[in-house]
Amino acid sequence: MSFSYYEVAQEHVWKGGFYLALCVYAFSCAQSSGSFLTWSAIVGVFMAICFFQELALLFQRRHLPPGRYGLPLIRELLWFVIGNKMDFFAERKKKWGAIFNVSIPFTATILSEQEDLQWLFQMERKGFIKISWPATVVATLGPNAIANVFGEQHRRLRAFFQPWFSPAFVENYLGVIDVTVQEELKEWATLSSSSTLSSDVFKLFALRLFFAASFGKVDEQMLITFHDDFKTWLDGFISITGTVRVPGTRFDQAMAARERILTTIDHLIDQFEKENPEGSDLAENTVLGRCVYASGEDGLCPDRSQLKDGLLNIIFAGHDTTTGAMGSAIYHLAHQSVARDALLEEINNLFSKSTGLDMEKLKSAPVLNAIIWETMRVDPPVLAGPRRTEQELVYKNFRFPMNSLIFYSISLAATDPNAYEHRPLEFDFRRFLPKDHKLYDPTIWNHKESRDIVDPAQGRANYPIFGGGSRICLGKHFALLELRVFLVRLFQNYELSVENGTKAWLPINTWNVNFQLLKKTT
Ligand code: HEM
Repeated sequence: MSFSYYEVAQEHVWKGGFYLALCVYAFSCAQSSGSFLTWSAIVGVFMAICFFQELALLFQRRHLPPGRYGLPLIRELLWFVIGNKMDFFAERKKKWGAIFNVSIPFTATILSEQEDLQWLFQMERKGFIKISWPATVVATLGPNAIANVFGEQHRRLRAFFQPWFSPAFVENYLGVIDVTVQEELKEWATLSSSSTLSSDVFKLFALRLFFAASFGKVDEQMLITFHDDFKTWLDGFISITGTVRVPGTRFDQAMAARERILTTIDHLIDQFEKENPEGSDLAENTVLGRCVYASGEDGLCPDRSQLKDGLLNIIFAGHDTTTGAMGSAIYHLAHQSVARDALLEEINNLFSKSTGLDMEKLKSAPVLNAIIWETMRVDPPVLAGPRRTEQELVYKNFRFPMNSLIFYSISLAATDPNAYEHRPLEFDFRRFLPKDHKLYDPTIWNHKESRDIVDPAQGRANYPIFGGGSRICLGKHFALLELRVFLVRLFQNYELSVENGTKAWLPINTWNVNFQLLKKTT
């Protein structure tokens, strides 16, 4: 019997004993009152159910991952809701080890270390584990969304979209992203002169960037309507009516917004086709141009409804994530003067204000990239990935019955002290500097090789910010391009002052900041 099981068993023995005692007491009260149709009898029956449940759990959990079960009905929900979400998981990891169960109130297993994530990604490739979104998310994303399809259909859909987000192809978006970023910053600086901006502006900005890269231009009126619909659509992800469309509920409104969004996308595709024939510049160099005119494997292309669901999924996946990363980056840079000064020096040395940006320099700028990697390591925009077992699996002596819910924890893996020995929870961009950089500090890595093992650019499971395996982020290179251009143009041309920052854990992990931009005079 392992230590973990002993701890788990203790919980059920204590609680079982307590429920049994209450059950006996409640029935004896009912008996002395001479009637079994009393409140004490009802409590007695409830306590008997709780007792038998504890007894069953005592045996069932023999080979399940350890963890607390909490109170009847609500389980650990209370602790999860009132406390700091990250501490909730970190404390349980400390107590139970790298693989543990939480009950909030549904029970899920958390995998938190590199090798466990690797195992999960392998099982997913073999089809033993599948992505598992709540039913409301499945419905709002749509039946043909990349995140909703599996196996061969998923592989084909990804294969179709992937080329337009490949490292080589995203270079085509550099020009339009650069222009859009510069115009946006100019606008923010004008607005900043009269009031402080909240990082909410990043949301519209992230959409604008995507539309600019997708269509080569942005229709402002359409963008604002789209942004409002998009917000209503996102709100439907969490709804008390589930997937039942009760008029006026969040889910109902979200589905109505989804229909409007798909109509808009339909209209945009028609218009794009009319204005940009095959072979034209925008047909060749935009996401939409490639999607509309390209063919997938064996000449097969997604039909219009697959294309629309695919695009909506891509917009969704890249929206709050990019927004979150921008908010967290400016928060950390406002508080880390060494990082900020090093970034300024690097930008001044590498990039000119008056010419376009060079992709190779953006990709290899050591401080810029170290800051981006470290920002997302301490504040991963996506905290975890949900999965479900398709069959019973056994891993590290733990049994995962069929249909078990598993989350691979990006935040715990990215702050795992085994991989990140030096102050794993703190922001220190020097961690990711190349060894020959003047600010590189060898004491950050206990072993000489550790820096090579943890290489964010490789996207290994020790830096799982963009997920891993067959569902690794499709837009990783696009997101990195956006972040690099944003930070270079911001610090090159403006003084940034961040007034305060509040941490938002869910649904997306970010720092919400209030900030002002002041145009540099030199
Ligand atoms: C900093 C920004 C971003 C982060 C941190 C991020 C992170 C992630 C993560 C962790 C996953 C895997 C989810 C899972 O395993 O369940 C994922 C999937 C995905 N991402 Fe991103 N993402 C970012 C930006 C983007 C952008 C800009 C796009 C599109 C332009 C995008 C498109 C996608 C898509 C389509 C998927 C689903 C892939 C599939 O299911 O096969 N992401 N992303």
